[in-house]
Amino acid sequence: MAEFTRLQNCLALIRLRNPPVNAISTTVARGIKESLQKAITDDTVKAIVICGADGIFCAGADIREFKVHKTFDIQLGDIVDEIQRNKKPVVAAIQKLALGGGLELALGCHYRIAHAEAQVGFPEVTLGILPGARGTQLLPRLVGVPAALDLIISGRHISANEALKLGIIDKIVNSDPIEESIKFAQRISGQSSQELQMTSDMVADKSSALGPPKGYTSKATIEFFFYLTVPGLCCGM
Ligand SMILES: CCC/C=C/C(=O)SCCNC(=O)CCNC(=O)[C@H](O)C(C)(C)COP(=O)([O-])OP(=O)([O-])OC[C@H]1O[C@@H](n2cnc3c(N)ncnc32)[C@H](O)[C@@H]1OP(=O)([O-])[O-]
Repeated sequence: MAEFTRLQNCLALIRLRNPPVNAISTTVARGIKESLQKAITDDTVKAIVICGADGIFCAGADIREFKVHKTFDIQLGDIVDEIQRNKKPVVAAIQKLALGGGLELALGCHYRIAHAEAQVGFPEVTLGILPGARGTQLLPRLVGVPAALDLIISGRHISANEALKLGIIDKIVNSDPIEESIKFAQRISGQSSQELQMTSDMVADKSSALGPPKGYTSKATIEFFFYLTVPGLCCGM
């Protein structure tokens, strides 16, 4: 599930809870969606923080459901779109791990604050799939195409430090990233809507060189990854 808490100072906290690694199950996805709706429609909420329970952000889709259905029937991309459409700033507080769909959820947020020992990555390739919830669009916007390709096709986890250098994470902290994210959200929620608009315009300008911000993985990209990841098919290249 995802717990919604209305904090003091005009903030809302959405906490993913699905032991042991807060994986995104159908129930968790529904909880995030409903919590976001509550936060967005409440005029007294000025900023939102998303975090995980028990010291871990999220290890991606719940592979227990994948084993049963052989596919992920979770519309996480719609949730990411909703966060991006929303004018209220959303901060991801990354403790320990943000993998797969968990990283896509964090990339959808406007800011990411991680613990120094956290790790992030896209392990989808190890399950024979690609990030399908906007990760293939959002990651290259932040780190450029070569670095994004490397992370997506290797499936490797990287440290918070490397993620900070690449631009995936905005800030790393040695203290509790949830507390830090709440403080940060409080600070930016005090900014005028004009200042926030200027910041989001600057982000949009920076990423516009990579084309339109939304969309699904193109057929060409899928074919490209397919050739790169299926042994034997690369021979003719
Ligand atoms: C939504 C849109 C589409 C998105 C797709 C994706 O995200 S694809 C990417 C999907 N994500 C992945 O492919 C990540 C795969 N997972 C990993 O790489 C590692 O397990 C780890 C790095 C998360 C933790 O390593 P570690 O050495 O610290 O610990 P450990 O390995 O011993 O695991 C501890 C416990 O956690 C359990 N559990 C773990 N992950 C999941 C999960 N996703 N789900 C459910 N459960 C999960 C694991 O079964 C075990 O349970 P047990 O036996 O105690 O009842």
